[in-house]
Amino acid sequence: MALQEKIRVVLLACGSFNPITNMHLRMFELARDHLEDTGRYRVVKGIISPVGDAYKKKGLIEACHRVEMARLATESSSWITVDDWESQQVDWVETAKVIRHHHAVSSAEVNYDEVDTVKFTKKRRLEETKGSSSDHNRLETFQLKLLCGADVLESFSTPNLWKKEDIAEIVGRFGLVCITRSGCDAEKFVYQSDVLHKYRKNIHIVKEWVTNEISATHVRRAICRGQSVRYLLPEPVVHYIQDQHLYSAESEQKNADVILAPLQRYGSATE
Ligand SMILES: Nc1ncnc2c1ncn2[C@@H]1O[C@H](COP(=O)(O)OP(=O)(O)OP(=O)(O)O)[C@@H](O)[C@H]1O
Ligand SMILES: NC(=O)c1ccc[n+]([C@@H]2O[C@H](COP(=O)(O)O)[C@@H](O)[C@H]2O)c1
Ligand SMILES: [Zn+2]
Repeated sequence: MALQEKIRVVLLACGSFNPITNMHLRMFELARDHLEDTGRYRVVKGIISPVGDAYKKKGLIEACHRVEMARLATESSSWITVDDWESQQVDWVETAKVIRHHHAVSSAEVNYDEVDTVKFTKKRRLEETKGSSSDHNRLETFQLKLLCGADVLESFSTPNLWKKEDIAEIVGRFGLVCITRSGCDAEKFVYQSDVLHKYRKNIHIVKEWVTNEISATHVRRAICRGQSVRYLLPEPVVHYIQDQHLYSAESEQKNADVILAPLQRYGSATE
């Protein structure tokens, strides 16, 4: 008989968060509902990891501000957190490496902090000794999954942006939760990719029925034009942007003549 205990899941979202929007926070809520609805998972934590300045995306303001805005945005959440490890690295860090880092940190937390996990681990050992479990997945106590929008999934096919082995590791070893975004057909994209199709059981596509077009690009544009962004962003983030005078025509020109870090790294490699 298979064990019935749920798999604990930590969701990790990597991105610019320039600035964090209500939609970024909604992604976590949508993903948690979807995973928990399956009856197989319990989502215990969400982590927002703003990318470092070395990513060199056009218009990317300093990580200290993006991290602070994410902190303000998540103050009201009991389970979504912000982690600045990635943003503090001098060089841009591949997402697979960021996932490995958080997998190591979170598995230590989940395994040592929670009493019922200890009980479960003991029970699992007992079941294993008895040789009674046939369902391999049910033996996992903890998983860390990458949470992203469908545009990031579709960016997997952009030349020189992602290493093939990183994609295979992300979907094969960890797993992906992908929120649909208008203009993207995530299901079709998975179907058309051999590696994604191979690991399709590790890819959860979450349909957002209340379609929401909020994007950080739209928010920055509105701010630059002096328009209101209230109710698109958490209120403390709106105030922080006003107080710190963030986002202007000038900041939008940051990195305008620089190549995005992954394109620089993989594009220059001779294969
Ligand atoms: N409206 C949305 N629907 C689904 N996913 C979203 C949405 N907005 C952002 N995301 C996801 O949030 C993560 C972080 O994205 P990012 O920081 O690039 O935000 P963004 O709004 O897409 O910003 P930008 O416009 O600067 O690209 C990515 O995985 C992205 O796909
Ligand atoms: N090869 C890679 O690991 C790779 C390539 C492109 C983007 N990314 C990540 O995806 C996220 C994309 O963010 P944006 O959608 O804001 O560009 C960032 O966290 C970035 O570091 C990773
Ligand atoms: Zn984006």
